[in-house]
Amino acid sequence: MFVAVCCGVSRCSPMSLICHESVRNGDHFQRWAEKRLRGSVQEVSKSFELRHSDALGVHAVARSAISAGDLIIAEDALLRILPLKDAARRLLERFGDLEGFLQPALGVDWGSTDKEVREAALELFYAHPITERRSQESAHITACEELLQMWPPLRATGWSPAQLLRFLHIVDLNIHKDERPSHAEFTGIFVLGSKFSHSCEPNASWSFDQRGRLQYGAIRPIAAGEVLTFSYVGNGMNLITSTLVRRQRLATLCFICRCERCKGPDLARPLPCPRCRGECLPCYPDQDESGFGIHGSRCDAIEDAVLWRCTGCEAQVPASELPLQAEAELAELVPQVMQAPPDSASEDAEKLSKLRVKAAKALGPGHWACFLATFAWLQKCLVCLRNEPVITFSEAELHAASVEVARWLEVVTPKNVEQRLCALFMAARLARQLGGGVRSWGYDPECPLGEELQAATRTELRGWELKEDCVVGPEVPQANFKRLKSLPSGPPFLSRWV
Ligand SMILES: C[S@@+](CC[C@H](N)C(=O)[O-])C[C@H]1O[C@@H](n2cnc3c(N)ncnc32)[C@H](O)[C@@H]1O
Repeated sequence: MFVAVCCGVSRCSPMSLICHESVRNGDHFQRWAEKRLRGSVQEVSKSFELRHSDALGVHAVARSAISAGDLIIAEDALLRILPLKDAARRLLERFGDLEGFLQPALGVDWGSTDKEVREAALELFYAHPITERRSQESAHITACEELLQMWPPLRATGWSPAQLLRFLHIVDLNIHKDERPSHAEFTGIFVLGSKFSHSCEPNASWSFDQRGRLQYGAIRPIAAGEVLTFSYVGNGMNLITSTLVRRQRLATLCFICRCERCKGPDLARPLPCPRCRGECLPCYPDQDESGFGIHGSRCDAIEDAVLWRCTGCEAQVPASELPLQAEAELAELVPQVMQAPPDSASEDAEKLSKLRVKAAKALGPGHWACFLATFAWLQKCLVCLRNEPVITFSEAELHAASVEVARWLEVVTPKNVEQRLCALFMAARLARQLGGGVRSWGYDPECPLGEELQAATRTELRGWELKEDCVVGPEVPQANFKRLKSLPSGPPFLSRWV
């Protein structure tokens, strides 16, 4: 029976349909898949399996091809981590900075968990090896001892302080949490959902359904054998940044990303070559996680390139000869202005217009900060077009900027579907305001975004439609728009700059 499902693609563990034989405790995963997955495990395992590799640990892989928009898995939580009631919150106040880290210890309704669930919580999830360095964690162990003494339901688990600490580290790295208050009760840890890896060009994304079940869907076509991924740092413009900035963000989660985009050249960060008119790209040092401490700022442990290489004259250029100070300033300023609420759109469009010029001059038009300034400028202009009787920019400028954005995304991050769709939708809205159809705003609706767009409309961007030469979306009432921090009727990820 096992062979019938898996034949020709990979070898299952004898005890487990859902796991490749490389996974050590396949039977254990199988048991929880049977308990928590929606649908039969046999059905799910036609397109989904867990494997183990040295580079990624246990990770989810597509066993067969998956179409964009398809549901990959739907899973109930192993255990939920609920918002704290007042008594628990007061109790945690005494722990100062540790409060947030300790919160899950009191957020679980321990009385409703059995021994099997608690064992699975400690055994089936990833905890970074550095969290085993107990000597660095005496304050944490003491806090766990105190919590176990003070909170009888927690004490009833029978866990030692070290086991509780391991659980807290596990939650830290594996939690699925949707920041919307209406979804606060859905927060939890999920056995199979926790095995999706991170990628800076992900092929899947997750959401909770109305009952709080975790569901992963494909956001682009996925080939058999591909690692299943989502973005651990949100799907907004975080993924547009340089490899360095992404590494710094991911360092808070204790790992250095080894996705295909991070292994390749950092195309989002070209800087002008001081020797010729070409562009230099950074040569990052090979780095692993050994420099990370358990707590504190791990971002500081991330090393920037000392040498850069020009793609034109091939010179090796020391970092000291490049405009890194200007880069740091723009990398901070542009997202700040982009994030400002829409009621200052007109002033912000002015600011961004200046920042675009500054970034193009100091860093060159290919740098992500320059791209983002252009993208954000288009957003603000769209808001102005909708709301203001007089505008200070020309239609030709908007067209040119939209085409720039489309080309940049196509060349630098062709697989970042959500970001490309986001830009495409902005073009569609501009086209609706000013005419011309998306083609004249930089997008050919048939190729290659057409397919992605259709997939996205099937999943989270419901209501959008691809017409012959334009994209049309649902109108959002003006009242909603005033409450939104970002663009009206945009996909939700637009407002998530973390
Ligand atoms: C939530 S866990 C994923 C499951 C985990 N691989 C396991 O063995 O159970 C996150 C961890 O997986 C690894 N990981 C995920 N995505 C990665 C990536 N793109 N590059 C390197 N390691 C990754 C890192 O060790 C990270 O801390």
